[in-house]
Amino acid sequence: MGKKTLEDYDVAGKRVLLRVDFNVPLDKETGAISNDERIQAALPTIRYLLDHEARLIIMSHLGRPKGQVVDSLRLDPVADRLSALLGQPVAKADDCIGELAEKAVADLQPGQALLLENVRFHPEEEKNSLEFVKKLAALGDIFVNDAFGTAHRAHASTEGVGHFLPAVAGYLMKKEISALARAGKRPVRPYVAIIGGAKISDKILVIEELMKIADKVIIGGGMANTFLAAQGYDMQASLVETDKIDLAKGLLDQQAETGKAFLLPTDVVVAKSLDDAEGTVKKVDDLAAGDMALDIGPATRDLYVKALEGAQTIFWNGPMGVFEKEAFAQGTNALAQGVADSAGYTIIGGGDSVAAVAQAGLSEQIDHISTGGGASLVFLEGRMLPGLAVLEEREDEPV
Ligand SMILES: Nc1ncnc2c1ncn2[C@@H]1O[C@H](COP(=O)(O)OP(=O)(O)O)[C@@H](O)[C@H]1O
Ligand SMILES: O=C(OP(=O)(O)O)[C@H](O)COP(=O)(O)O
Repeated sequence: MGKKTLEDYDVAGKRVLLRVDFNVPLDKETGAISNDERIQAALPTIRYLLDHEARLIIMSHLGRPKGQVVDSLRLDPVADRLSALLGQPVAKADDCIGELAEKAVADLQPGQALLLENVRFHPEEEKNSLEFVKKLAALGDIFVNDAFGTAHRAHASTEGVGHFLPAVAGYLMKKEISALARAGKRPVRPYVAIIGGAKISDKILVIEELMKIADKVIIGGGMANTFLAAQGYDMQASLVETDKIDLAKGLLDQQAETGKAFLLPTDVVVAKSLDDAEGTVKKVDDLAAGDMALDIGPATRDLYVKALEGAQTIFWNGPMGVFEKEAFAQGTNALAQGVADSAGYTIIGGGDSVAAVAQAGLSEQIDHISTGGGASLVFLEGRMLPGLAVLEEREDEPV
């Protein structure tokens, strides 16, 4: 007998606890949702559950509030956007556990949806602590996990609750896994991986694995700054994770031994402030006090786009610069165009990366737009995703 799917459950009238990844990019100035693709991606599962008369309780995180209530990271705007997309009201509870959540759940009728408050307002979420898991699980009768983008986190709402309720994958989770499996164990070669963005400590370890799997690794964005610092360049005021410099040095040594193509910027676009209307192009050995490297430079752009030629598989996570600002978006846009033009199988993953490609108007030309950056990296390495592993265990059990 195969794994169970959503259709194997009778959800009518049941409290379905659905974990999604509504960690959408927010406009740095206004705080408004700047890209809602992560919400749209979860709609098939949400619509299915509502059409089948579930009492739908939705959980998500937004940003990294570090276990505290942060008003700018409340989920009210997300509930409004979901409501507009669904064409029906979506209730919002101001907490994800306790009286506020319980009352909102009790008021929920079949076919209605409720969004709980940001689960990361409680430090217990990321600790996956048992008491918190039990409180979340007590709100539902069935757990559905559609949060592919957060499946690499063993948190209470992504993994913990799966041990206490019948648990099954949603449609987005299934779709992501089957699309990514194509680039997984046996990618068609040459395979080029592009890594950028700002989540350096999260993703730098993954690069070691990528250096084994991919034929070429291209590094940009904030990630590149740490490697450039490891090469001895003074990156001045740029985003650099100093405690990861040694690790970066180790990776560069490894790369020197293997000779694997590993591309770092030779020039960057710098500015003293994010609000500078335009940046200045500098060689990486030429940064002055106060300079922040906020994009790859034109020579690097050309080098990177050329490096994509002939690729049969391309995976990209993490923008090449602060693409949210026009002055620092050219590197990301050029790479987006290069990936879009490729005849190979192309995957772009991550909340901001997906937003960047949408901003460049190129989403249609990408084979798979993944809602997960870190999650797809972990998956492509062949490592276990905790949010998926718990489902696989439970999907073998009788309904
Ligand atoms: N050179 C840089 N300096 C500072 N921030 C950067 C730089 N390059 C990219 N970023 C930022 O990285 C963020 C996205 O990183 P990340 O979350 O890792 O990507 P994703 O969401 O696609 O996984 C963006 O907000 C972007 O502004
Ligand atoms: O945005 C996310 O990851 P991504 O930036 O790697 O795509 C997910 O929502 C996970 O968020 P986290 O990296 O704060 O755990």
